[in-house]
Amino acid sequence: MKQEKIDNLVEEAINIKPNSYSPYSNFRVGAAIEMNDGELFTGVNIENVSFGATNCAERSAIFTAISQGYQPKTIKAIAVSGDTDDFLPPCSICRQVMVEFCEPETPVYLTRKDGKVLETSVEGLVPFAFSTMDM
Ligand SMILES: O=c1ccn([C@H]2C[C@H](O)[C@@H](CO)O2)c(=O)[nH]1
Ligand SMILES: [Zn+2]
Repeated sequence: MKQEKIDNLVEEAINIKPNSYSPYSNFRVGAAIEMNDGELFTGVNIENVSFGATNCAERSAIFTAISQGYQPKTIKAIAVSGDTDDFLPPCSICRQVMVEFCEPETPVYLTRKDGKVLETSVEGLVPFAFSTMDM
């Protein structure tokens, strides 16, 4: 993906982060996804006093896109932003959701608080994934 597009997606993930509802962990996360048609969606982590009801930023963004009518495999790229010293790794639940809705080669950009960006992919995050192909 073009550097300018990556920078923009990362910026969207950073800018949405203040909307995080995370009173229990105080750990704010923002995510942004670009669709194949250029549309952007963002998401934040949304916690709950019943902790298991928490939704991560990545899933919030993906589920928003799907709720708007996008089909699986129409996501072009994902960016995730936390305020972490190291690159923030998406949790395994989000990784499995990425497997469902992205292509294996869909790029995932992970950021850390010094502003550096690491590019990986859905396949990089989930090797040997269980997917619809296995059903
Ligand atoms: O990649 C990640 C990792 C964690 N969280 C959220 C879940 C919870 O609200 C908080 C602490 O785990 O951060 C995300 O949104 N994305
Ligand atoms: Zn997650």
